[in-house]
Amino acid sequence: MKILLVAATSAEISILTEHFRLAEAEFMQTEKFDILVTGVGMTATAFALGKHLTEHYNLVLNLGIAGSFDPGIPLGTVLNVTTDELSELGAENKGAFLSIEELGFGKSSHQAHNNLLHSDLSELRKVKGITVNTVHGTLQSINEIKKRLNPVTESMEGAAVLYCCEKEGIPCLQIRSISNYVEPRNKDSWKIGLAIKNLNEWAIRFLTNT
Ligand SMILES: O=C(O)c1cccc(C(=O)CC[C@H]2O[C@@H](n3cnc4c(=O)[nH]cnc43)[C@H](O)[C@@H]2O)c1
Repeated sequence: MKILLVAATSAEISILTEHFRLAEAEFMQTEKFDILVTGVGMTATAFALGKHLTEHYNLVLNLGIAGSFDPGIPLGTVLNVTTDELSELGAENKGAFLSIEELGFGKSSHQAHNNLLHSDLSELRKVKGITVNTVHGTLQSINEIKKRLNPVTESMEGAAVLYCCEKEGIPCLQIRSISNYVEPRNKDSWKIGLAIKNLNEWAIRFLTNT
């Protein structure tokens, strides 16, 4: 099984690259897995995957940190984001939002298709995420998106990875560790170090056991 591991920033997978003694680069190759560091956001992610995603890979593993809409999920929790929605793709219509489905131009919701029965996966809660260009940071926009889509996580790349994998028919897994709650912006309360540590420990186990 050859895996393409995809992350937005090298910082999010730094413990893993150190563990496997890899010299940091945008694209790293090993016998069992390759690593692609795309840059933050959907455009950078789709561009990088457009260049590197081939049938050569049996699985794409998207790793990253994320925000949680659910205050009951402890920071540092690692989650399996199985459904991810391009929540901003659509049109405003007199105070309401029309999705890309309603406009008749495609679909906004994407699935992480795979048939993995891996023991390291069974411990993770499966959740629904949204992917955004603008991180939610006001009570009004947070309440609106909760009411419209009721997501658990928010990232800036997830749905783009799932979209590319769906298009190429390549199995996919999105694993995210919660670094912060989606709330009026307060970066001081983010626990990025804890989220990266837990994410990387999970990924090292998964890559070692696969
Ligand atoms: O400040 C740092 O030390 C630092 C280290 C590593 C990564 C970061 C990032 O800010 C990564 C951006 C990355 O994080 C995802 N993310 C995290 N929380 C949220 C959120 O609440 N809403 C949307 N995206 C979030 C996102 O996928 C970015 O790619 C900083």
